[in-house]
This record gives sequence, C-alpha cells and structure tokens, in this order.
Amino acid sequence: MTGRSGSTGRPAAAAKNPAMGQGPDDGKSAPESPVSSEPSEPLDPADVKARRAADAKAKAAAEAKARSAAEAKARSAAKAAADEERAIAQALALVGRQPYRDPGPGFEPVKEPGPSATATAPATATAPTPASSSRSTDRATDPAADRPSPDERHTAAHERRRTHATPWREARAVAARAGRRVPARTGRLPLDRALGHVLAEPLAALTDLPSFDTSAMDGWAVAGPGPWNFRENEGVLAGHAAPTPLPDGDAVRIATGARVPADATAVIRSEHAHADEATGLLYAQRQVNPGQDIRPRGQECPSGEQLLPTGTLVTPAVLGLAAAAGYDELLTRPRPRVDVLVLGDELLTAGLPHDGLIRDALGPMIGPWLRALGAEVSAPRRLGDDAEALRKALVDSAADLVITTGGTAAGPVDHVHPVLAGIGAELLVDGVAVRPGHPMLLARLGAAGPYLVGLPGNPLAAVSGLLTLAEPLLSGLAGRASRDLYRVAVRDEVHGHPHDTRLVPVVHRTAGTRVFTHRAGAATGGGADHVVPLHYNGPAMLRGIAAADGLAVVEPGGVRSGTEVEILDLPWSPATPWTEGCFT
Ligand SMILES: Nc1nc2c(c(=O)[nH]1)N[C@H]1C(S)=C(S)[C@@H](COP(=O)(O)OP(=O)(O)OC[C@H]3O[C@@H](n4cnc5c(N)ncnc54)[C@H](O)[C@@H]3O)O[C@H]1N2
Ligand code: MOO
Repeated sequence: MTGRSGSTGRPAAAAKNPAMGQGPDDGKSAPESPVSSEPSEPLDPADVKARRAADAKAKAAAEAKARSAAEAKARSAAKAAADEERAIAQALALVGRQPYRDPGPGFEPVKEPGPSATATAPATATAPTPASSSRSTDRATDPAADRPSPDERHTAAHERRRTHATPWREARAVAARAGRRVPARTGRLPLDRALGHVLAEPLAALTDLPSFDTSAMDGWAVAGPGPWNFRENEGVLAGHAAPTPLPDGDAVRIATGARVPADATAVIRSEHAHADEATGLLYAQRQVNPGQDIRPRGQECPSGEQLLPTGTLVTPAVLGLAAAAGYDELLTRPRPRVDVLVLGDELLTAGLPHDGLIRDALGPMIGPWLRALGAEVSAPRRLGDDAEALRKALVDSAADLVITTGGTAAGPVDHVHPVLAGIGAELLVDGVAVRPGHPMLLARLGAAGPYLVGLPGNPLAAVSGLLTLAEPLLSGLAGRASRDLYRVAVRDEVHGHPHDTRLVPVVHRTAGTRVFTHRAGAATGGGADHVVPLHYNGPAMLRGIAAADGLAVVEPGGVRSGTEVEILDLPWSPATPWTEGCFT
C-alpha cells in the first residue's frame, strides 16, 4: 500500500500508475483521495488535470462496481427467496395427505449401537469380490489371476445382491429407523418462516380459545326471558374491553366476535328479532335457547391443552392455529436437505434422443418428487459416469441425504458400489427384493456423514427406490411418521413375481368415475371403489406411473381380481389442495 494517496498526499508518479493503486478497479481509494489533499511536491497543472480525470474515472468505476454488486446481491437474494418459497410450496404437496400421528418414543434420537445393527444384511461396502481360495493352481501361480475378471466380478455382485436382497417391508423399516436415529436439529422460527417444517414439540394452547365468551352472530345479547328493554345507539363491538354486565330483562346490540356481557343468557341473530323503537322493546321471532350463539370461553380448547403432536407438518392451517393459540414462533425441525447426483454418460438434458443418447428423465423428476416428500433439494448435478467426480461429490456433500441415480448395478461403468467401498461407506441395504428397483441401496457415508440412497437408473425402478427407501428415510429425518399403506380391491388380476414384491402403478376408480382417496375407510367405502392396474409398468417406462395415483404392493402370490391389495399413495393427486406446488 505504499505510494497510495491519502490525507498525507502521495508521489506524483503514482497518479499515472494503475499498478500503484489508481487503476479503474481501485475503487476504494478514489473517494478518500480528494485532489484538494495537496501532495507534498508542487504539481504540473496538466498532471493535476490528469489526476482529476483519473480520480473521477476511478470513482465512477467504483460506483458502477458497487451498483452492480448490489444488484447481483439483490438478484441472488430474490432468487434464493423464490427458491425457498417454491421449495416450501412443493414440500406442502403432502398437506392433507399425512395422518398426524405422534411417532412415539422411537422419535427421539435412538441410542442404538450402530446403524448396521438395524440392517438385515449389514455390510461395509466392499470393493469387487475378492479372489476365491478355490481358484485353480494356474491362477494361484499368476498374481494377476488372483483378481476376478470383470465378468466374474459382475456376475458375483449381481448374485450376491439377489440372494442378500432385503425384503421390501424390512427395507422400508430400516430406512425409517436410519432417519430417526439422526439427532434432531431444532430451532425456533417465526411463524412466517415455519411453513413446511415439522413441529419439534407439541403445539399446546397458550390461551383459552376463544379467550372470552364471544358472540357468534351479529344481533342482540339478551338476559333472561323477553321481551327485553334496549337502548338505541348502544352496542358492543369486537375488539373492545369487557362491556358492563347485562341486567335481567335487558338487551344490547352485539357484533360477531364481540365480548358477550356478563349475565347475558343468549344471542339472538338480528334477522330473528324485531326491535320496536316506539316502545324500546325487543321481541324474539323464534324460540330462544339458553346459550345460543354464544361461543363460551375455552370452547375450542382450554389453555395448556395439546392441539397438535410433535412431528406435525406445519401447514398454512397449522400456522393459523398457532397464531390463534398465541404463538409468535414455533420450535421446528428443518426440512431435510438433499443433494441429487444424476449418473450416466448417455444422458441428454434437451432435445431428441440421438446416436444412442437418451433424455435424462430422472433429473427433472427426482427433485420435485423429493420436495413433495418434504425435502429441501438442491438442483440436480449431472456427473456422467465419472467415478472420481462421484467420489468428490459424496465426500463434499453437506446434505442430510444424497440421492444418486443409475450406476447401482455391476456394469462396467456402474461406479456406485466401488466408490462407496473406496470412501468406507456402510451399506445398510444392498439390494431389495422388489421389482422394479431391486438394485437400490441405502448407505451411510461415514460416522457423521449423510445417508445415500442409490436409485437404479431404470426410471420406474428409481421411483420404486424413492418410495421404498427415500420416503421412509426422509420421514425419519424430518421427524414425521411414515405414510400408512391402505388396502383397496383391485379390478384386474395382477401376477406376482416368483420371490420378490412387485410395485405396480394403479389408478383409483369408482363406478366409472375417477376418485382419489387416501385412507382405507374412504377407499373401500361400500365396496364400490377399486384400483385399476396400469399397463406400461416395465422398469424403463414412466408412462404407467405418470397416469397413476398410487402403487399396488403385490406380493409373490399375486392378487386375484376383486381381492384387496395394499396401496402406496403417490404424494399428489387432484384432490390434494397443494397439487400445483409439486410442479412449480
Ligand atoms: N447382469 C445384470 N444386469 C442388470 C441387472 C442384473 O440383475 N443383472 N439388473 C438390471 C436392473 S433390474 C436394473 S434396474 C439396472 C440398474 O442399473 P443401474 O442402476 O446401474 O443403472 P444404469 O445401468 O446406469 O442404467 C440403467 C438403465 O436406465 C437408463 N437410465 C439411467 N439413468 C437414466 C436417467 N437419468 N434417465 C433416463 N434413463 C436413465 C440407462 O440408460 C439404462 O438403460 O441394471 C440392470 N442390469
Ligand atoms: O430394478 Mo430393475 O428396473 O427391476 O428392472
């Protein structure tokens, strides 16, 4: 910083030398270096002019730079706010679909030995199958032959996963437990920031509701039997202090929401009363029942009563209730943060498939789906089939959950297992006995690291992985109960897989009309409702699921036409008030 101008002046040479602090980018010094701060040596007037011009230019540049930085900051803040709003709206796709249920004691951080204790076939991710001791002597003498060939590796890996596949229900339970064992992050949020988060403590009323005896109607508060004396120009309005007690035989005008005077016995709606101004008497035009149209203090709840349990999703209605019950802020658990990594060199992000390349169907689908499941999701990152990029993305992630798509099998560029092995991840689920989607996996990336759900690349298999592993895991992480399955009759027979559970896209219908139901009771009401299994349900197809509102859980025996099958709801349907939130 030597040679800079300031109140003590500076050498003339520096005035012309940008490298010495007067270049156009040196915005900071210009405003603090007025020309009037005379240098110690006399200057040539031409030099002074040049210096003034340089200072003016530097000042203008500094202002422009500051302006553009401020604009960029405002743009990025606006974008962040918009993204946040969108994420909240999308998380609320579940509103109205979740039965609020206290998850019970398991909800608290679990003091289990380790996640592997919860898995069926826990295993630290292993690098490709080690050499077998029963190899031929030729191989035993050839060091290279100790390593299995790629074909052997892949066959062994597929076989291991098939035979060690976790049963479907158990995989869901393992995922839910894994989510619940993460210690809860909680924080107090003002009401206007709490939407979409989950209550970390029960919502108990901080006041009686209503907090005073309230008139439910515009009309007359009366005391005792009528007719009643009333005075013109007198009345009780909402928002005012307690009115004077009402003497027996008197009436007073009252507004909806106003405090009912002590000793009033009923409210008569204005359209049910006749006020005779000549006599000053009020007549009821129908029978008056004691207490009618008075909302007594504490009718909805007394102070201290639990209104909602821990684990409730904060919806717009919850915000309203919390405000009414006296809250300014809520103790909440934040939405789980999820990173999405899309793997595969064959993927295009725009245009038509060509030359063996196909459109990435998962990048546009997974984020919105996860948001509908209550997560905060970063933009998908497309990593190609680059093992090192995958490794780096996993070790760098600050999310609670990383979702990968593709690369879960044992093909030549399926890097998920080897990379997990390389970073010492712990596999909690390595293959699930479900079709489609059996290569899906759940891992924990280090002791304090995020979880990873590896979704298979086939698009419907990826959906299966979302609902089998990601949904229960996210519910656990968010402190919410997993969604219940319910049973509905199936219209057409669905064949079972020989030994795995099948997930088959279905749509709810009743008597030729499409209906959307969420609970067993509603769905089976009168036996008229049923689900129709959809075609185009192959692992690589999305056509069936895009027309579906649920997935039927078909066990190995299959289901006959007319018998009941369990349904896993999709987190949206036209009957859900926040449906548009899923897609914006
Ligand atoms: N020898 C065996 N091969 C395979 C088996 C097996 O048991 N033995 N299982 C098959 C099953 S089942 C599935 S599912 C897939 C899973 O493979 P990956 O998770 O490794 O996924 P990829 O190989 O990367 O891709 C599979 C398929 O999906 C397409 N794909 C991938 N990503 C996307 C995307 N973002 N959008 C659209 N389509 C995508 C990809 O092009 C492939 O066609 O393995 C079977 N193999
Ligand atoms: O998981 Mo794969 O998609 O079953 O075919």
